[in-house]
Amino acid sequence: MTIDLAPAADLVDDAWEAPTARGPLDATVEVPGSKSLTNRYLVLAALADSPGRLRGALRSRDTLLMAQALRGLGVRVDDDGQDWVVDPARLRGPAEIDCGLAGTVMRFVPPVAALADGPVRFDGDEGARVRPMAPVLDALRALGVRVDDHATPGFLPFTVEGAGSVRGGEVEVDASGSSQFVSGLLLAGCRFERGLTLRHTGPTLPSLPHIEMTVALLRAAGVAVDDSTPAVWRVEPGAIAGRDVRVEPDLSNAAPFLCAALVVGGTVRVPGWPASTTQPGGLLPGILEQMGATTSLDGDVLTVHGAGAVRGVDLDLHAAGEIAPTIAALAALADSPTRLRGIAHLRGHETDRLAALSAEITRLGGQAEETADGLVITPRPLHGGTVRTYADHRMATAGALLGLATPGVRVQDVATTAKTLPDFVGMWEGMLA
Ligand SMILES: O=C(O)C1=C[C@@H](OP(=O)(O)O)[C@@H](O)[C@H](O)C1
Ligand SMILES: C=C(OP(=O)(O)O)C(=O)O
Repeated sequence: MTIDLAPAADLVDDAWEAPTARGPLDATVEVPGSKSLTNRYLVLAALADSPGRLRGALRSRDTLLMAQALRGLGVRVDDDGQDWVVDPARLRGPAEIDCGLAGTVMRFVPPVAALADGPVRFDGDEGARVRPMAPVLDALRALGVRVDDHATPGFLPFTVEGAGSVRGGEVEVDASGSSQFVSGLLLAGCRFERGLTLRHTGPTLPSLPHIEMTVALLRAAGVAVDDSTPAVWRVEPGAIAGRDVRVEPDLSNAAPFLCAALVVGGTVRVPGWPASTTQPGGLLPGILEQMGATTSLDGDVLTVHGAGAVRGVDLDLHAAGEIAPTIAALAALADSPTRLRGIAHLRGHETDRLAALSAEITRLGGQAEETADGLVITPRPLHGGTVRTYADHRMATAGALLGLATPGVRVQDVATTAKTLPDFVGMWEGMLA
């Protein structure tokens, strides 16, 4: 399959008709590799002291943009075969990096670019130019890197003036807007002369599992990381080992399929479910049980069974904001209200997700109000209509879920799912077949 690396389109006319379910589900859904793991493994492989291999890497817009970004810096990334092979090299500039709308590319690659021996210019989609970048750029400056963002301070586009090495040391970062500010700096930190000591200063810290994922992958590659003090991470200077790794399935991308079992009733199975994981999607079985599902893990197959009824919940999703759009759509189909808390930072995701979810649930006749840090969703009978997706893959999958139980729902620009799940439509229709 060819994946369009261009920005998502804004077409309402050729919207996809989201299928309604005809009867209880009985489906097994193979979910491709995790975006978050694939893009971390790629960065670590690019910074390693020997070649690396990724098995089960995700092939999607975000991961292809990451591969292309690293190639731009001189690294060989061969994604032709089943396995992706990465050959690290001396990082070079000048280079131009297209971040698309990928948070992982715009936050993980600048600290890598700082190690290159020339200027590296970053830009991305229109929607990427409003995603917060200042904490990363300010941290790089504090660590001795020159960054030019004078035209749009704190946002894309900007240039990292790579000087071949980074002094490193201690830095304070307010990561209340995104955990990716921390992850990006930690991933490259061991390649800084003094390593990195990063202290988070903000009032909240979203997506802690994603930071734990970063720490776990660094340690697995032989890097010494001390995370024994809450909100402080110390990465010792040293080498990263080139490794042969297998990427877990993307558990957040499994979410809409698993939720479908609750909405329609019946059973959805996802094979390859890890026994333990740092992916925030690992919280899904517990959340879905609260919302009325029964779940079981038999070997590596997660089974979710629903009776066609959904219970509303009061949930703090700050650890797993990524799955909030899916849970919000599920909540709009519940039999009682839901409150989602701890997700103010979703306003800086692919789009302002709190505004987008509120607007699109309301468009279909539902009720969803923004709060300071989340949403209150009061189920109402829904009707058909065209769900806007705002270039956001998870708005598209949320629209599909709403459409399962609501005839006449169309999803505008469903191709935006290519960001992390290019075959979403085929998989969704396959689940219903
Ligand atoms: O590090 C990562 O791979 C991610 C961290 C999270 O970002 P935020 O902390 O900005 O929510 C998550 O939402 C995103 O989809 C992926
Ligand atoms: C927030 C997300 O993506 P990104 O990595 O672009 O931040 C997401 O996939 O839900």
